[in-house]
Amino acid sequence: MSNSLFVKICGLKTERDVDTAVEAGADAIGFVFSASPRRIDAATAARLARRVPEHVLTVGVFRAEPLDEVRSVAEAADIRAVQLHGPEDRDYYDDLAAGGWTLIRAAAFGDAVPRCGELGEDMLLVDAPVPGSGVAWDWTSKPQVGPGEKWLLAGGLTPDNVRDAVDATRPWGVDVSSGVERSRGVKDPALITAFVEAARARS
Ligand SMILES: O=C(O)c1ccccc1NCC(=O)[C@H](O)[C@H](O)COP(=O)(O)O
Repeated sequence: MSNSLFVKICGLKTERDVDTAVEAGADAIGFVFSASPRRIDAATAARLARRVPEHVLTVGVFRAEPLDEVRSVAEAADIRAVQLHGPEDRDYYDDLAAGGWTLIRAAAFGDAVPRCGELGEDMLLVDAPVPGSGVAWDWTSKPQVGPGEKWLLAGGLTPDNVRDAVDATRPWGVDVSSGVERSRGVKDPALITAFVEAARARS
């Protein structure tokens, strides 16, 4: 991982898009295993993950799946991190932490954004209410995330708005899916590259 802003590109489904994200300098890539136009199966993710160098984090994205299912998909896909969008509790997080996965907790922006680490998570993703929708929340209202916390800004980011969003909120990292797609579920390599560059551009 680089020392600059952490950048995660989510919802990758093809070798071309994985290679593009890695070459562009992404720190993490996400594979979606829940209902979504971006959903892939564990075998496909395992094949894609084999292309990813050690310094890039492979993340499995889940929404309110049973713990056994998450564990077995994450093992089969050979991914290193798990991102959770459901109402999972501390025991659920503890179980996955014991399995060695890096944990990303997703929370919708709102009045009660949790503190990073409350459930043992390594990173907090502050997202729009509907994940993967491409809809932005009001970044100018700044979420109540403590300084120095490992939190990722997500929700409606694009190559055109990511720099302003970072300047407004000063997150530890950013995450994008819809904003690097040419149509829903279909990534655009040029947008992936443009997003990583824009996210890290000096303001
Ligand atoms: O991407 C999805 O379809 C999805 C489905 C179910 C749970 C999570 C999902 N995505 C999670 C992500 O990490 C997205 O990158 C994040 O929500 C930002 O999405 P977008 O607003 O489209 O950039």
